[in-house]
Amino acid sequence: MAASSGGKKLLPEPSKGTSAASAHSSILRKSSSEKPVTEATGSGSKSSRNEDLHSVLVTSVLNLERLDLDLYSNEHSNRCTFTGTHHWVPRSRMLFGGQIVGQALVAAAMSVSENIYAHSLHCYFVRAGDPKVPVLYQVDRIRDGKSFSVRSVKAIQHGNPILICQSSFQRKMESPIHHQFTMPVVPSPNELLTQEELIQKYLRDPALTEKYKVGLTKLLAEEVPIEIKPINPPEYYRRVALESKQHFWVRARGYIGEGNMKLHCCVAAYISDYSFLRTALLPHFQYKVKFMASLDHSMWFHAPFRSDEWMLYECESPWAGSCRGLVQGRLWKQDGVLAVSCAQEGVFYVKPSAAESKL
Ligand SMILES: CC(=O)SCCNC(=O)CCNC(=O)[C@H](O)C(C)(C)COP(=O)(O)OP(=O)(O)OC[C@H]1O[C@@H](n2cnc3c(N)ncnc32)[C@H](O)[C@@H]1OP(=O)(O)O
Repeated sequence: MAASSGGKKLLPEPSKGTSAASAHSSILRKSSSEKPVTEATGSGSKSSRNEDLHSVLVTSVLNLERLDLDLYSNEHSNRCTFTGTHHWVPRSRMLFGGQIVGQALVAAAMSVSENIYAHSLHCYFVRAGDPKVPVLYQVDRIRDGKSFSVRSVKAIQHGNPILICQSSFQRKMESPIHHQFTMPVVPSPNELLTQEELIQKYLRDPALTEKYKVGLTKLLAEEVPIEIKPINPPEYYRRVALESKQHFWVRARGYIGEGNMKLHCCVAAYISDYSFLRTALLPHFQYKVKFMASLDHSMWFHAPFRSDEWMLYECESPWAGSCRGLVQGRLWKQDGVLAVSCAQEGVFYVKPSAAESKL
């Protein structure tokens, strides 16, 4: 039975000895009676955003079904009413890595007490996810210490792991030792177009070739549950080497509300893998990618944030080689607080460039 939509906070699992109830657990916004604020900042001014539309990331994609103690499935929760399959699957036809990481963190978070919070996770994507079948999440309670708890989660399909994810949770602790980098200076979200608005603009260009028109129209039709506002987006047809850096504003599509930090960390895990790895390809426009996939994904959660509010995603790739590329990212809150750091390595197989194939 899919998770109900009755609003409940992320529910800690009963202690190990308790018999596993067949009831499902779910990670939802704090309370269904919670009225959406009119604007992310709570300023009271009615935003253009449809605040009454609760984020599908919370009501569906990350709303796992509990099968047994420490065993979850996304079978019913991940159904997209339009296609009856996983909510959104990239054109690679492999399950989106951010979905598997976000769901694995949900499963781990279900097994820890309410008063400790995710501070880091490290994953390996060991097999491509099959978009035609659900995913099982098996949680192993590695250790519960006084201040930290560690969990290991296996995401399983066809009896084999597709992802292994270690995550660590810490109870709130204060310290006089604190510093952070300074947030980059970029245009604010209000000054920028969304990815959809940019594509609409390109599609109105009479010089647009049919090839680009088809590609951009397909991109526009995708049900990605994330809103993006690129900063200095390269013109779609510009085939020049770019620096291996990109910045964009990003947030979950729809309303989530205060909720609890575990929920926002799970949504951020989903968001953090979108358009991340491509940072490493920006200088290498002359190569056609035959195959690319994330090999691993790590995150560090530094400060409270709202994943349904605009955050600046600062992405850079310091290195690529041996068919691999490393990308690093920082998610900044609009007030300049560094909320999350991310890192990922990916594998790329590319066709030789025209010049090379003539050699
Ligand atoms: C951005 C994202 O969200 S991606 C989604 C998240 N990430 C993932 O799903 C990756 C999951 N992990 C995996 O799929 C595997 O661990 C891999 C592919 C990374 C490595 O596994 P390996 O068995 O070593 O793969 P291997 O490199 O041999 O080949 C994998 C595929 O890459 C392609 N490939 C391999 N070598 C080459 C090459 N030199 N040139 C072109 N394509 C190649 C082939 O399609 C091959 O598949 P096939 O053997 O079935 O034809």
